[in-house]
Amino acid sequence: MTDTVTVRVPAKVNVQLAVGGLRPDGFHGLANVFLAVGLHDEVTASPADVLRIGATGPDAHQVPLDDTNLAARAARALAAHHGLDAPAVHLGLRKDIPVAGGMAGGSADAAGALVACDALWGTRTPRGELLALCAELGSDVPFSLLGGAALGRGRGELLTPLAVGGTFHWVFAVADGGLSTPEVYRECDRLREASGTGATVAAVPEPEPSPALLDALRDGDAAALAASLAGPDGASSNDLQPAALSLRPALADTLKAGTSAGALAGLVSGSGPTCAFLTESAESAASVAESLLASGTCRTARPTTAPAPGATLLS
Ligand SMILES: C[C@](O)(CO)[C@H](O)COP(=O)(O)OP(=O)(O)OC[C@H]1O[C@@H](n2ccc(N)nc2=O)[C@H](O)[C@@H]1O
Ligand SMILES: Nc1ncnc2c1ncn2[C@@H]1O[C@H](COP(=O)(O)OP(=O)(O)OP(=O)(O)O)[C@@H](O)[C@H]1O
Repeated sequence: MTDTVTVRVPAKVNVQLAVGGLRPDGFHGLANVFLAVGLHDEVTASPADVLRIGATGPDAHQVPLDDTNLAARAARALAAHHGLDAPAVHLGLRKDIPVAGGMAGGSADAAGALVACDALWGTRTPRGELLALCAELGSDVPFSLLGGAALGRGRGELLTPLAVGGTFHWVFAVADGGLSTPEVYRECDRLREASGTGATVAAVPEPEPSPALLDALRDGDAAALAASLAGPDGASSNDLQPAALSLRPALADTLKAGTSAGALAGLVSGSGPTCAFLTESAESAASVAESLLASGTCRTARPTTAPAPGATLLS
């Protein structure tokens, strides 16, 4: 038995998010190309009398500290999986991933809590079982465990790792206030209905990954990846982008500010409202971040690199 265990878990950006029709179970089929990026949460697990959650960081006040916290749900799920009593553990969340920002912060904490509790309790859960627990906790959680880059099929939980041939330089423009993921999916359906195409599985083509985008990732080619992320007239590899823009029209100004500042391409990260900008170098990322901040169109701008490893034990 160890006394304290800390796990570091990355945020993600969806370099492609192709959204299929609304399934009868309330989810959408996806071709979801995940890329883990160098913004991290840390989850520290230590013994306690009952399950307790604490959170620190700039967005900590937005994190629920009750049973609805995804890290608490993860600890309970792992304990139940091993037939243990209710988990007696303190989970300390050091949050650096924006909350409700479309970067899978809660999912990162869930994956981190699973790995941390598994080490603390000495339960040695096989990787496949951990991934299955992740999928029960949320569609993004398996990728938070895996990291790197991966194609997510199904509702995003069925992962195939992808090769990445180099380091990509990104800037993340963090908005004031979050967006609710289910609301953004609902807005996507509403826009599809309103445009006359319909929103059901029968009406929307099966989502497929873009071969050019996968090649660009494999080759580590930032210019080619940029060409796959955004096109003329606001076209985006993220099918949720029109819905996020519809709910938060000011994001158009953020996207414009980043591309005017020299980013190769910009898109909304997942369900938003964080905007992601691909740049050609670390220097360019620093300068785009500075311009974004000066533009007043975001709360903060964070340069970083990708890919990043998945949930990693630090101690
Ligand atoms: C937008 C993304 O972050 C892109 O990676 C994910 O698709 C969202 O993943 P997540 O936050 O882990 O979402 P979940 O906790 O599994 O689901 C929350 C809600 O989002 C919607 N949802 C989620 C995933 C999916 N493939 N289709 C959906 O329609 C559903 O309304 C669902 O009830
Ligand atoms: N550990 C957690 N950290 C942050 N939010 C949490 C956590 N557990 C539960 N939540 C709840 O989940 C909501 C969504 O938070 P999260 O930061 O995961 O959003 P997100 O990054 O947009 O998710 P995704 O990109 O996976 O769709 C929050 O508003 C909060 O109420």
